[in-house]
Amino acid sequence: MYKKVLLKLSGEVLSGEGQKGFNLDNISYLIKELKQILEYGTNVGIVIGAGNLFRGREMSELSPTIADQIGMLGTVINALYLKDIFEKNGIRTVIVSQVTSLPSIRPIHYDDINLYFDAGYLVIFAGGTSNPFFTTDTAAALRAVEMKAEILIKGTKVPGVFDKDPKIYDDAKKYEKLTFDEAIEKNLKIMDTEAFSICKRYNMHIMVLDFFEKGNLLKAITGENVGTLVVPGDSK
Ligand SMILES: Nc1ncnc2c1ncn2[C@@H]1O[C@H](COP(=O)(O)OP(=O)(O)O)[C@@H](O)[C@H]1O
Ligand SMILES: O=c1ccn([C@@H]2O[C@H](COP(=O)(O)OP(=O)(O)O)[C@@H](O)[C@H]2O)c(=O)[nH]1
Repeated sequence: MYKKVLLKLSGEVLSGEGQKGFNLDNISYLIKELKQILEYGTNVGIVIGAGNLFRGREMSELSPTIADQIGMLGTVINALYLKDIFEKNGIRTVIVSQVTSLPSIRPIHYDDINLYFDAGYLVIFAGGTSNPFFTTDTAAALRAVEMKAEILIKGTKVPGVFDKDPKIYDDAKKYEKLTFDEAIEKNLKIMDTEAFSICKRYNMHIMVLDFFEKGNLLKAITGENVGTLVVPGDSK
């Protein structure tokens, strides 16, 4: 049973696959899945993406640095949206970020993160890494290490890590387990190399799972490998 986890959610978890904006059915599904693990007393940090609003790489008319800043602000919008909806559903939530000083957002202070968890809050880390040229996967790796999570869970729209993109190749094969070195060497694009190497350096295990499969999150928290585990050393 994991007691402290960092959950990385793609922005599309809020909109539905391939959609933009916010879909209330998706959000109420997210709340139900989250409540199941919060009931166990698990401390949850969330890094939210912004694929439902803006992805830097999709705005090719803009300079990458500007497009990425817009993308990072998208994660702040998602965090504010989630905080309010979570609280209306009884989930006490704090947003921390280094990229804005809005009234509902607190700066990241390491000393405070555990205080929030001890007081029963869910913590949303908004604003990515606060640097252009990165993604929220890399932010998730950093925040997982910073909050001393036991595992980084990446909730996405495919059921794990495959030998090639399963959305493109029908014959893609899923890994039950693989090492960070294998993921980096094989250039498996489910997460950035930067995210894998941070996790490798700090021994932060990753579980990649299909967030749209009901009950997966709870099973993951109880230690069941419902997707793919990415770990250091020998994957056998
Ligand atoms: N080797 C791979 N294994 C699994 N998924 C992969 C792989 N390579 C690319 N992908 C793609 O990565 C996507 C998951 O990444 P995610 O960060 O959740 O979404 P996005 O980057 O589209 O916002 C999946 O939709 C899948 O199509
Ligand atoms: O540290 C970061 C994190 C995110 N982004 C920008 O924010 C966008 C949204 O993040 P991401 O693509 O990771 O969202 P997801 O695909 O997970 O929804 C990215 O495309 C980047 O443009 C960035 O510049 N630096």
